[in-house]
Amino acid sequence: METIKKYILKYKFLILVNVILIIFVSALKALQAILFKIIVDTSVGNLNYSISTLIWYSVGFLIAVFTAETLSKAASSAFNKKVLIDYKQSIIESFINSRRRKITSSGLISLLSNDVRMIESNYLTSLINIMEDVLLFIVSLYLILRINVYLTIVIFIFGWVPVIVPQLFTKINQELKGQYLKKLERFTNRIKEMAQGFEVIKAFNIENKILNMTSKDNKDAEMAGYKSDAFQGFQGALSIVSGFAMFFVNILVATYLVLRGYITVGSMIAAVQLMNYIVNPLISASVYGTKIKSVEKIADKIQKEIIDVSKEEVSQGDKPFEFKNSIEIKNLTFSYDGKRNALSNINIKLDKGKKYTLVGESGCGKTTLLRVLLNHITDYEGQVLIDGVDIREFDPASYYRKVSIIQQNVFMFSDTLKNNICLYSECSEEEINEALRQSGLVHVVEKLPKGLDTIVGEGEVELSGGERQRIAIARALIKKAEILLIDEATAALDKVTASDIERILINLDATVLAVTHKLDPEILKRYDEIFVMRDGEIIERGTLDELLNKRGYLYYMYNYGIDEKEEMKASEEAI
Ligand SMILES: Nc1ncnc2c1ncn2[C@@H]1O[C@H](COP(=O)(O)OP(=O)(O)OP(=O)(O)O)[C@@H](O)[C@H]1O
Repeated sequence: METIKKYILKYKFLILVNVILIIFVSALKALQAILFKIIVDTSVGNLNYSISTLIWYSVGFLIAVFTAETLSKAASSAFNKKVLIDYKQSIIESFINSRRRKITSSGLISLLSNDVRMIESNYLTSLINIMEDVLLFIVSLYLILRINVYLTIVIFIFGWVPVIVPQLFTKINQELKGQYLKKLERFTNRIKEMAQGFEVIKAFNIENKILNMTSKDNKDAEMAGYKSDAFQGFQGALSIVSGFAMFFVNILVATYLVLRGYITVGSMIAAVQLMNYIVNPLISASVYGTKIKSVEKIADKIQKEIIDVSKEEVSQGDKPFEFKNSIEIKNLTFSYDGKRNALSNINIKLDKGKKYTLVGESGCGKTTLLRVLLNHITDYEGQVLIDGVDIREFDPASYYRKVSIIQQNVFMFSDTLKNNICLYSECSEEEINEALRQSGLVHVVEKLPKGLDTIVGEGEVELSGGERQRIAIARALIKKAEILLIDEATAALDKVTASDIERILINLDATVLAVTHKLDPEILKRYDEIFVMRDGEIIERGTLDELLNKRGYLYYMYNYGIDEKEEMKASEEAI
């Protein structure tokens, strides 16, 4: 709740404007009761106002109510708008500033739409309504006290009944709402998956299975929503019935007081009206209380999982990045879950400008090692030193200016090819042309209808896997990356394209550490050193010839292939 509270307090002036307008609205509502009293008492001869005066009073009252209500709603909407813009922005900033992605894309979308909307309707609006209710309560209580003390005491005693009764069910209500949100998130995730996996679904003919799962999640979410709404309805009905019960008790007492001549008929009508303003806030206080509590859970989750995490991570190094000689990984051990090591006692040295490759079976820790070098994982044992400086000490902005990663899936923004290559940084025409030439993109650009200004990305001009890889290379070239990390970049490409891309990568003027799954000798022999990984450890190292002559694990993987069965056999024989 910390962040949302911070933004609420940021707009003190708007809060003040809201309070002033709410005071007007509340005073006017209470004034309506007094106006009733005057009109009724005039009608029965207790007061002496002319009809034209009463009409003027009424018209004046209506104009005042209209103005105050309109301004008050506009002020509360303005307050909500300001707080929500800041809050959403802080979530987006925390997400983008995290080292590691802690939330799925659909989780983030659901959070910024469903959860934030819930915070608006259940928290911010409730706060404004509570303020209005409290003021109305105070003014009405004062007026009703002036009408009759005994009546006030009775209202006070019985007024609590409709407040206490629904409170008994608050916990169940919260639980049902929590379940609803969970199921809604699952449904949103499923829809996202369905859209993203469209081709896989078609290719494997699993439309019906996916439809069944989606339909189940849809029904589950709506069912959970229905249960939550129905229970809230039950809770609301209880409030209403207990409110009515209390109303009858009070009106009977008021009637008794009129009959005994303690109050006028006009005062009784005013008292009935004021009674609502005293009891309704008591009832809605519990409803707002429930709403606010249900939101606290959501806001705390957002705080803990996104905002606080990125704040902790922001405390990073501040040294400007420099790389002259070598990267040394010393006794590196890391575990994701604290139980099984994804990396165990890794010791390697990468000299500037040389090309290295990591090979090993699936799940042996290759990507994890790249994540460490990317500074995305920092909570490991051991050290990664660049010219003797721990990489965690470098200022991240300065570090990422010189380090680049190329992955199998190259993400494309729905924007021009130029912006996709320069990634929204300034880059000169010469730089772009040179990058296009080196990455083999010149012909690709020539083929596009508007050249570099062609919009590419999902739903636009779609590029092939190889073309995307070339764009990733062009990005690294524009950036003049000194360290290039490559994670199975060519795994999905045909042999000719893969070999061409690998050739470009190997000739780049950067220190390259490339993960590869393919044991293609034509590719492997180009690297200065091959690191062979198994179960998080580096078990062999050397050039391709050295490793093949050694007849160790790589030799066996190479001869038996790297598919699962063969892999098992190879590894057993190698030991
Ligand atoms: N975010 C994560 N949380 C928990 N465990 C993880 C996470 N990422 C990877 N792992 C585990 O760590 C181990 C090493 O994974 P890693 O992705 O580094 O392997 P890899 O060699 O790159 O595999 P592949 O070739 O299939 O990409 C695996 O057992 C994997 O299940």
